[in-house]
Amino acid sequence: MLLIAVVFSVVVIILALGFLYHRNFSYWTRFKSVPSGPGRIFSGNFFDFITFKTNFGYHLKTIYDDEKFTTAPVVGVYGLYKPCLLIRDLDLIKSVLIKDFEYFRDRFTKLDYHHDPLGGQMMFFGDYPLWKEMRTKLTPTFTSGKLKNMYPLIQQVGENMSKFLHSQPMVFQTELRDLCARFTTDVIATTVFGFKSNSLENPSEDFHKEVRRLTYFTWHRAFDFIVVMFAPKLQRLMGCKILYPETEQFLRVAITQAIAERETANSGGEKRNDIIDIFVKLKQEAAEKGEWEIDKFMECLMAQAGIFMIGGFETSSTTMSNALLELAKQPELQSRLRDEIKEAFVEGQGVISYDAISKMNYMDMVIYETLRLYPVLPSLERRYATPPGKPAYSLKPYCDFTLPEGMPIYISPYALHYDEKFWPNPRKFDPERFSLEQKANRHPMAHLPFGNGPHNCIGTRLGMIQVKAGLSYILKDHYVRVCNRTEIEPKFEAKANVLQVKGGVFLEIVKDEK
Ligand code: HEM
Repeated sequence: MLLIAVVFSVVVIILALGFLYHRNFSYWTRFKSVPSGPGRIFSGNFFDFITFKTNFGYHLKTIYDDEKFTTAPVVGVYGLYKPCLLIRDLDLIKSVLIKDFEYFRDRFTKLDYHHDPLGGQMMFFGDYPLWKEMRTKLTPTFTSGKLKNMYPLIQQVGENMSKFLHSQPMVFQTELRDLCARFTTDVIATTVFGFKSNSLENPSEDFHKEVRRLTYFTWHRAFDFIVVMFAPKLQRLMGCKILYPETEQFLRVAITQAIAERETANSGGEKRNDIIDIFVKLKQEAAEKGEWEIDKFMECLMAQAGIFMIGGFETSSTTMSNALLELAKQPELQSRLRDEIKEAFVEGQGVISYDAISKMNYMDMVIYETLRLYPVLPSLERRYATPPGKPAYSLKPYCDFTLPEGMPIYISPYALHYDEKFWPNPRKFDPERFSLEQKANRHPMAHLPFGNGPHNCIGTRLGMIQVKAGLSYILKDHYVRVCNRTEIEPKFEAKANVLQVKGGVFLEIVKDEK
């Protein structure tokens, strides 16, 4: 009798799982106007990603590039178990990111505030209305005027870079991703955390170690990322966190101390013009208005410092080293850029001013083209939600489909940046694509290295300035060339969250005696 009951139960469970599997993975076949591929149990369309054969961005690109979908405005995909939508059409992308933002206000990736208080409040992961409040309070931090005031701090790190390179042999081989990461670490330390670090001279400094920790791969962390990306509701149950406990502790101590010290210094009229000064002002305003409990507000500021640390260091250093790789491969482009740099230094009598750096046209073209070929954040995502009192969002005239509540929406800058329709000969590094004429003839959504719309990268200007300053100080008296360790056609790291050249960028740095 017991045996029959066990067999019966097993059969019922198998049938129920089979039914759920069939119902879930036949979702898109019910909507004939949305093309899709079959999903696989447990991984949906992302088997290679969750088994670390490819990174998520690359995987999304292969779906975008699939010849079955070349004329499709949208493609139905399955993220692990959940139906999601990949948007291919540029006008529809514009609607999602900008025009109809009220329907796509949050990212799908989410961190639970109660379980992960710092991660959950970071602007990147926080939901409306917390996101809106933080975004509004912190947007003025990154205006051109504020960055101009902050620029001397970046210049100082540039001078350290120059000194460091001059202390090296006339010709030396090095891994550029690491060198550039040491530069951006020091920029973030001085602009966001309010203290000077010199990781160029001393790579074992505590701040550098803390920042590098964010890039370590561990299976535990990789698993956590998969949960928060695809099944955020399970985060609490699974105990997933985005920050290492050491990083969280570091942020709590560093920001509390920096604000306390600055409050004392500011009372004597001293200003440093960095983000800590802005945090001090925001804290004062919060206390005056009484809208926040101060301890809670402080925690929220720590969270924003954390996302500035994550967002500000690796994105920019990777972009710098990728630009140097492409410039080493095409010395004539490097010469043109170096002429522009040298002219700016001559104009500034040995220093490069904020105004001069802002005006460097060819530098802009080189960086935009680098970010086209190497979009550090290769995918963008949003979650659909119908605003109160509004009808559900129909994708007509693109296709006959109305978005269901909570559907994840993906956009693939990586795929768009390599689409021949917008970029002839897409694998070629050609900064001319960003000349005024060529830019004017292109759809703005074809190039999305900083995302777009109200959720775009808040640090775009700071990112651009630090990349420009870094390249200027490296190429001022030196040039780079390929060497026997250079990977000319690099592959991307499968395990990294950002798009990163596998194995690093090895180049030869040569002192220019001309
Ligand atoms: C080359 C440098 C950088 C690149 C390529 C980059 C790229 C991006 C991208 C693609 C997004 C997502 C945008 C979207 O979903 O539409 C983003 C968001 C963000 N980035 Fe950056 N970033 C860079 C530098 C920085 C810097 C320097 C900071 C701060 C110090 C920063 C802070 C942030 C934050 C806080 C967000 C979330 C914004 C929001 O959701 O409102 N980023 N970044």
